Amino acid sequence: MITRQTDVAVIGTGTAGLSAYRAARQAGKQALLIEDGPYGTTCARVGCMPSKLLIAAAEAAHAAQHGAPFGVHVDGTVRINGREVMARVRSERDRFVGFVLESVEGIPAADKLRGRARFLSDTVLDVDGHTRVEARSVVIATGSRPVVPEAYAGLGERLLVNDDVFEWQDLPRSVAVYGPGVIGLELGQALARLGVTVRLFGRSGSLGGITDPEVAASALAAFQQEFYLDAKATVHSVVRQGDQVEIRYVALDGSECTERFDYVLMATGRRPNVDDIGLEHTSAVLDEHGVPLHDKETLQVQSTATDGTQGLPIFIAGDATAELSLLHEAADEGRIAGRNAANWPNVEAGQRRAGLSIVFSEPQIAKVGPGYRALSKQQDIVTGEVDFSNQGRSRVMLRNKGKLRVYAAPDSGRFLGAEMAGPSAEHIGHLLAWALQQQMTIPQMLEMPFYHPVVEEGLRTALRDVAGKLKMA
Ligand SMILES: Cc1cc2nc3c(=O)[nH]c(=O)nc-3n(C[C@H](O)[C@H](O)[C@H](O)COP(=O)(O)OP(=O)(O)OC[C@H]3O[C@@H](n4cnc5c(N)ncnc54)[C@H](O)[C@@H]3O)c2cc1C
Ligand SMILES: NC(=O)c1ccc[n+]([C@@H]2O[C@H](COP(=O)([O-])OP(=O)(O)OC[C@H]3O[C@@H](n4cnc5c(N)ncnc54)[C@H](O)[C@@H]3O)[C@@H](O)[C@H]2O)c1
Repeated sequence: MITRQTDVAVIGTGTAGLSAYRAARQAGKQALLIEDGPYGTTCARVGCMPSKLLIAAAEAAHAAQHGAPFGVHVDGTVRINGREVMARVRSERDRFVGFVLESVEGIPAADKLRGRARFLSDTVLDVDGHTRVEARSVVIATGSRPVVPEAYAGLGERLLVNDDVFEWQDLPRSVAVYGPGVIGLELGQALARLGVTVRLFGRSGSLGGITDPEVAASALAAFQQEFYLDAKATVHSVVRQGDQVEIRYVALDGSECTERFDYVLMATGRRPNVDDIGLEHTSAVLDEHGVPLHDKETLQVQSTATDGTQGLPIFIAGDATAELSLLHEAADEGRIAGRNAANWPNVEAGQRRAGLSIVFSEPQIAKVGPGYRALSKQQDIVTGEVDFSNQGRSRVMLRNKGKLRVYAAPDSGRFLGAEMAGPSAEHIGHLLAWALQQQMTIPQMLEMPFYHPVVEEGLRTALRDVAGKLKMA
């Protein structure tokens, strides 16, 4: 067993870990990156990038098949070559991963250690029994993994998670997707558009992280026009039958159905990788899911010690926090955690941005701020809305589906957030997140320019709606 000393030990070389490492080095400290899996990050290898590549192919297929209402006809069939689709997904994915690998290669060998890290105490780690790492502080940046309910274990290799999809050589004929959350919607709709028979089954009725019931209802209606989606499905049985999976379920029309699928894709949520890292040997306080309690602004883990004058030299960042599983949040949190770990015991609150999340389905989904459910629990809110069915530019493009709802404070007129399912949600979401971070009021937002004819005119309709209600309030 070798013993190594460092100022900051970072567990995990994903987006959060790399960002923490750089911040610690910039603060003038030694740092050691510990990784037991492949380098390349979840985002580039099996997350953001390959999923968007699959969606891009699906959009091309969809556009080729849906020109008729514009008078644009494809004579003959649109042929989707699954091998070519997957070859592009993999090769472009590899290109993105290649950039990450280059940056990891640029890190001095002495700052990298391979193996699985587990805490022996607050600042001592065991790495696969070959190295003992003694650090002044530690950053947990271990990411998350898909949750696979035990009940489905019998499906063997017919049971997939997102990682497996991006290794496919060809598209399968049929897939049952479990979980209409972000991953299930993005991948399920993309596969359906690429000609795969898809059934998307939910359990609780939730959809793509939307918490506003009106936005959720409009999104559900739009998705159901295009592919099979039951957000609150009754599934009687799921059994392996040879090379397929047989599912007995109650269809949306109430009939009993038995259908066979090539695969079941599990997209029922992700769990932070904090359950097997020896946290029981530290003085961290854990919540009921085993995640260390931590300060959201400093990312410092809370201690059980009662004297607690200096706070614990443990920090946490990225998906491991079990909060916002988003790339830009992982990068920000890594930076804050890395800097604070380097400067411990002097820790400072880092700058957090306005909340923004986007689902790259069609219609796209965007949430700005804490969302309707959380806001309406905290305070009185005034809402304004636009339905995109008759919004000018959206109708021109035949993308006139969905709804946007904006929320404001009745006393100050301050913009508090929004939820949307509709066209250009990725862009409107950004405008709204910037307005939120700038603490703008609804009247100030209406003073901004709106071009014609653009989807953003729909946003203006919603803002005018809420402005009128604010005046009455
Ligand atoms: C299919 C999919 C699509 C996504 N799309 C988007 C998107 O479009 N936009 C967006 O913002 N976000 C998206 N996300 C989320 C985003 O990918 C994650 O939030 C982000 O990658 C998290 O980064 P991280 O550094 O926390 O974790 P990771 O990148 O997973 O890094 C964690 C690292 O820690 C290592 N590790 C774990 N335990 C140990 C240990 N004990 N010892 C040593 N090493 C360890 C792991 O091997 C891993 O390399 C998507 C996720 C998925 C799955
Ligand atoms: N575009 C993006 O930014 C993007 C894309 C993909 C993933 N992500 C991140 O990854 C995280 C994880 O994504 P996810 O989709 O796995 O989780 P999720 O929490 O978004 O969705 C899980 C869904 O599965 C449902 N569910 C749970 N158990 C079920 C069961 N037994 N049967 C059927 N349905 C069940 C839940 O009700 C929920 O709708 C997201 O929260 C997001 O932060 C982001």
